[in-house]
Amino acid sequence: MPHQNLNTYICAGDHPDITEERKKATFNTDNFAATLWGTHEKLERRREIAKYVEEHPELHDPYPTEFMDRQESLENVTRKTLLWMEHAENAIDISKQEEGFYFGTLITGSQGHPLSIHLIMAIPALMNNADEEQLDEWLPKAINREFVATYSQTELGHGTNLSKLETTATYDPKTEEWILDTPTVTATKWWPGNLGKSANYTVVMAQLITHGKNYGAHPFFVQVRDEKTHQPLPGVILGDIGPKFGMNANDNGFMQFKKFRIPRRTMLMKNAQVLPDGTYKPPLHPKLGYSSMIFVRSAVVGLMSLYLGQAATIAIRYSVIRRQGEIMPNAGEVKILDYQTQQYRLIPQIARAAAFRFAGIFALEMYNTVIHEISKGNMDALADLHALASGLKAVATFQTALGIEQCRFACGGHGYSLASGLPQIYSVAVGGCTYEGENMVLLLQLARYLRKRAIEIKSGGPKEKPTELSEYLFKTSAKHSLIGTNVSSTNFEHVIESFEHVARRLTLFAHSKLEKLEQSGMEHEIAINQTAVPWRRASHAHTRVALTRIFAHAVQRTTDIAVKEVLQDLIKLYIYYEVGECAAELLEDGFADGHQIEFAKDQVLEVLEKLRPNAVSIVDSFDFNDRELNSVLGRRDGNVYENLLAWAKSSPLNKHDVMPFHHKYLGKMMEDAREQSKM
Ligand SMILES: CCCCC/C=C\C/C=C\C/C=C\C/C=C\C/C=C\C=C\C(=O)SCCNC(=O)CCNC(=O)[C@H](O)C(C)(C)COP(=O)(O)OP(=O)(O)OC[C@H]1O[C@@H](n2cnc3c(N)ncnc32)[C@H](O)[C@@H]1OP(=O)(O)O
Ligand SMILES: Cc1cc2nc3c(=O)[nH]c(=O)nc-3n(C[C@H](O)[C@H](O)[C@H](O)COP(=O)(O)OP(=O)(O)OC[C@H]3O[C@@H](n4cnc5c(N)ncnc54)[C@H](O)[C@@H]3O)c2cc1C
Repeated sequence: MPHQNLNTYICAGDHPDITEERKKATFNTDNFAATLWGTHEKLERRREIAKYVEEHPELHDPYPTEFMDRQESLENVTRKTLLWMEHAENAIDISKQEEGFYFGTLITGSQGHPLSIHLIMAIPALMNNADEEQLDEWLPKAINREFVATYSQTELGHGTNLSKLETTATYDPKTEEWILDTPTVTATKWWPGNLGKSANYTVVMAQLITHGKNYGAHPFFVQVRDEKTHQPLPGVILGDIGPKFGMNANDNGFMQFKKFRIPRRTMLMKNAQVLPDGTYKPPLHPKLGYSSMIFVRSAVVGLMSLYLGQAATIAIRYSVIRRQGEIMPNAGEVKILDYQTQQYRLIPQIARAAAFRFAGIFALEMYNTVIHEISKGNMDALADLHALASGLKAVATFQTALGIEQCRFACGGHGYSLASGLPQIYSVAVGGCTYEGENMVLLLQLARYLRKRAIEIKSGGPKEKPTELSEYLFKTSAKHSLIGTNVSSTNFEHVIESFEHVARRLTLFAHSKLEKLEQSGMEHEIAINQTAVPWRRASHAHTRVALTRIFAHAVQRTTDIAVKEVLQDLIKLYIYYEVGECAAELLEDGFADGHQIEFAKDQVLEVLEKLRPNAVSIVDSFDFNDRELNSVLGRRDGNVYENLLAWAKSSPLNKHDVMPFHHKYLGKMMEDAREQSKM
């Protein structure tokens, strides 16, 4: 097997078709990349880190991971994870999270690694839930990787409904211990990343029972394997849950406790406490224990921008070297990106990736601000953060999954091959629709927030100063949408105001439906369920407003004129494409008319044509390198065909011209048939 990354097989200079595209750019790709990644310095650091990885072959895969079985994958990624940590001091500034994340991604790839949940969830969960003494004891060890931890919440029988988790932690004041127990099969912990084989410690969410009373799910920090032998401790049963749709380099696990005793102070006591005599002290806010979930939900929005941006990069680069069919008879085969349908499929994905990039930054900044306020005892903004992170996570993951599939379809047959990298990106990204709060459930959480705003609107106004992204709910709309009446290529305020109208109307509509059901005598909870679909629509509409407002602010702040122009084209595409997405909702109360929807559709086609010459340069500006993309179709140099052939030749099946079992089955079948026909 060649000791090469699959993207570096054959490099014979850039494909002329892709070079031709790059020459058409109306802006400087480095300036655009710096806008997306923060600053020129940050961009330069990315490139230095990528160069470092290229120059160290021990950080590469011995052969394409697509050809590895699961055990090989786990071993390969575990080996590389250790090297990631060893090389970190030389390659990156370890105090900068984004450098660590990028360096790790370049080395470990996208399918998970043994420290995934340790870094993403276990450390944030300790930081949000451990008291100072506990933090002093565990955090340095966690950062130093003296143990590998994970986050065990979901069970076989319950994931969403945390109140019905079945794992129990019963306090025994005589020994000052907790007794962890898995009372039923459905109480088995199921899914925690890295729990199967890699982790030896875990945060466990369990029903806290003291003096016979159940106080609900609380976090505990539990050692589950021996630190020397790595065997599961007596009283703990552990295993891997088996292959999944994606992320198969991650050992998602299962776990059962058999009356397993742990010390009182393994309960994470920053928020709630249990005293030695078993007295329970409640937290300042009942949902403080859920903050690490909000962290990941916020981070996932930015992560989706990466996945969608990568898929769009692959599909757009491929679409300018792939020639298929003619537009003008006998004028020669065209690049498939010249088809309007191909542009309509692909270029909106770039616009969405940009929107999620800015929303991801916004969500994490808001998370940090709110957590800082909480540390000072101010819980006011927790509900706003939970609502926004829930909506953004749900919409970004869903649209990313759909968008990546569009990119894959748009690559025709080659998109179906793992050599394209697209199935791998899809299988990882689509997991985001489920993990960290199933999307529909999160939209319904946002709906709870909108319901409260609806009640406030009905009773005259907000109880407290609304957030920047929810104050529109308290305003009144114009009588008719202004879409198409105030045409300016840079100001979309009138379109965003139309989205605000839709979100406000759908919120009030769901609320009035709910009220009517309740007035007819229906119980509140039943009426909530009977109005869940309208509430989901309202949540989606509210999130659309947030995404467009955040995107518009980011474009306004851009200083490079040429980059700003492209961003204005992208936001125009994003916004008018969204008009198409919510056309029914704009039309159904007569707020907009058919001409306005038609106008928006024309704007989409017009701006697609304008963006077409810049398409390759825009995806180049995402600055993904070939190692990250892991795609033969998305190679920066465009040399796709010879490398597809080289990739196929490196398949283990092609080690043999004749399969060792050939003569036992097919060979014998044909020989027998030939013999028989002679008789
Ligand atoms: C080197 C450094 C690395 C850095 C890394 C950087 C980036 C990494 C980026 C991304 C991650 C990458 C990859 C991820 C890969 C793989 C996945 C990894 C991990 C996955 C982990 C998990 O999935 S963990 C399990 C997650 N599980 C869930 O999310 C369960 C979902 N369920 C719930 O959240 C809740 O049960 C519920 C919200 C659905 C309902 O809860 P319940 O208690 O029943 O509440 P109610 O509905 O009754 O509501 C009560 C009130 O509480 C409010 N509320 C609910 N949740 C919260 C919250 N989190 N915060 C604040 N408030 C909350 C709710 O609004 C109600 O309020 P009101 O009564 O006022 O309306
Ligand atoms: C790749 C991956 C990694 C994961 N990693 C971890 C991990 O590290 N740690 C961990 O603890 N867990 C992890 N999970 C589990 C994950 O958090 C849960 O799968 C998720 O929270 C959804 O819960 P569930 O599977 O019970 O789905 P369910 O809640 O059973 O959902 C099934 C369906 O029911 C619907 N539904 C459920 N409740 C409601 C409701 N109240 N109203 C309306 N509809 C509802 C949902 O919308 C969905 O359509 C992971 C999952 C995946 C896929």
